Amino acid sequence: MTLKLSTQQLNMQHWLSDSWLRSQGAGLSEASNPEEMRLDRGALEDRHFHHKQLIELVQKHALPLFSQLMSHTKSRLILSDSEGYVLCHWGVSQYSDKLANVALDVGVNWQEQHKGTNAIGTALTAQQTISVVGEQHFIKQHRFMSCTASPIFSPSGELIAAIDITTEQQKHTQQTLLLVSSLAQQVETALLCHLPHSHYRIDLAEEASLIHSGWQGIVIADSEGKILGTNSMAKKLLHAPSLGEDIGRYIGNKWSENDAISQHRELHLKTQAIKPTKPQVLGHQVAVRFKDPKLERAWQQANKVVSRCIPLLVLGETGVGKEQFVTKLHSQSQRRNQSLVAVNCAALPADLVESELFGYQAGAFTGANRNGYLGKIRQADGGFLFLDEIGEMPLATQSRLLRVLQEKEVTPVGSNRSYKVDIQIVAATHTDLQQQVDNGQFRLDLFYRLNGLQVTLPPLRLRSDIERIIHKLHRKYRVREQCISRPLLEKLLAYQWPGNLRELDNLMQVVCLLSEGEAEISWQHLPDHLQQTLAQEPVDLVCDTDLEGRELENVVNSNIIASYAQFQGNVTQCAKHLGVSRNTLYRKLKVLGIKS
Ligand SMILES: Nc1ncnc2c1ncn2[C@@H]1O[C@H](COP(=O)(O)OP(=O)(O)OP(=O)(O)O)[C@@H](O)[C@H]1O
Repeated sequence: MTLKLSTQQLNMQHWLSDSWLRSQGAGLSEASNPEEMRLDRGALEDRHFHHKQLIELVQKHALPLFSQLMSHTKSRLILSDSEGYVLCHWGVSQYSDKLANVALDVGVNWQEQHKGTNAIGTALTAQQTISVVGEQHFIKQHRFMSCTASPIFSPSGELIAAIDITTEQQKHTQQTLLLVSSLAQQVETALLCHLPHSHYRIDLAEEASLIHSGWQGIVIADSEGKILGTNSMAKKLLHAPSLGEDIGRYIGNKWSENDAISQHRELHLKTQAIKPTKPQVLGHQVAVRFKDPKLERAWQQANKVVSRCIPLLVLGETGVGKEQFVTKLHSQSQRRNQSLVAVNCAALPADLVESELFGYQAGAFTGANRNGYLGKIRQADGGFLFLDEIGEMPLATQSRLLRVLQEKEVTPVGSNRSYKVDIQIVAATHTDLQQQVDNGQFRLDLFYRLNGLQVTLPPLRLRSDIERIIHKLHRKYRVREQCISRPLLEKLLAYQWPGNLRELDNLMQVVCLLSEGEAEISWQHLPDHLQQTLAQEPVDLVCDTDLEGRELENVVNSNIIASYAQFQGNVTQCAKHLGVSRNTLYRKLKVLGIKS
């Protein structure tokens, strides 16, 4: 498709003309109000829950300044997540009604591909602070407003949100741009100060007068002075310091001595002790979140044991959502402000398992990092250690893990010192661990240690809310309003779903893409291989003793080998193509002798 540029576009700045081109490329037209992508209540609640800390920090660190400077104007402060969904807005309510007319409203998606050039969507795409004033909006109906938005990055540099000021006045000056950048910066600093284990905040600047300016460098360190995080100015001033390093290496050893401004070479420093953030204690009864009674029961029980630090074992077929279940559990637990460290026991190379888990001393072995490595268990101190695919752990490592669980301390490889740890252990597997114990592949004592409580997540085919999930995943991927034809829905409900939620998720993604622009998805939108799969009578996938079973296995194996070759050994791409998890693929490749 060739796109014609108007004279107006030719005179535009680059970022703006690029954005208009993207808007046209997405099939939008200036004259018509685009259809909106709006989250339903449940999905919006999930996003609010996920971004609870961010929303609280915006209210505490950005809203007061916005209110003070802008409360007399018709303006709104808007927070969106990294996918462009509006999470919250604050400000003059009368103006809010007007914005609601163009769907600048909570739960609506403002990414460029849905709304054309606009500050939120364009700032998220360009990853920089951007003002889109009146006529610069791609869609005509949006041109009554002027907006400035800035992206917000997490302490690890990941794009997590955008903050925006929208006004009715047709002028956004350099000051508005500075204000919004500074609001984003305040929120990023607050996120930095809330890092788990943060104990000291050290402000740095080349001029003493800049120490409190809002543009100073900031380093967050733990109680031993190890660097946990820095803002971008500190990265610049200290020439990209490494996380985990002693801060004294960069600013001398006097940094923690007093709270007056001191000096180290050209830098002025000020250290403050940060009060550790207390995890909020949740009530005993955790709100019902799952419609399926078996899943809901598993959820309620799991919540109870993790509040008491009892080990939890999560069982269930591949793709039933064990990992997501554990992530939700962590985010609702008393340990949610501390890390959730996941270890995929199936993907760890056998000879590195121990150093990955227990860490190693500096210079412990050839090829090791010269500074040593903390190891996953100590990284999880205070939080959750999630041992995924625990059934794949080598026997030798099992005995060392058992020691950690019993004594609650870790001895790094090559060291004779041990370190106390406080971790919530959650392990997951799709295998029958009891069977593995009986076969001598899994230690009985470790099984008992991990098995404080066992919960089993039901397979998709047995869930009472399967229809709701089908619609939910359809909504996740459809681009416009669209429904599922009854005959197709019947097929989806009758299918066995051996790959569970992962298989359904992949299917919906493909079908939504192939049916873009259609009001209804039906059988004909399914690619051939999916039509064949869904048309099949349910097959008993565990009948490996009879001929039919072996033939089926041979077909599956050749398919895996061919796909692995097609994706040149890229496990992630290959697993996606086959509709199985990376863990399952790793396991299969091991069995086939393709991967060690
Ligand atoms: N509650 C849910 N709603 C919708 N989709 C989900 C849900 N939970 C998981 N999924 C989808 O299923 C996929 C698999 O989820 P997850 O990795 O948690 O499963 P798993 O049981 O840990 O799988 P495996 O045992 O193969 O590692 C996810 O990538 C997601 O697309």
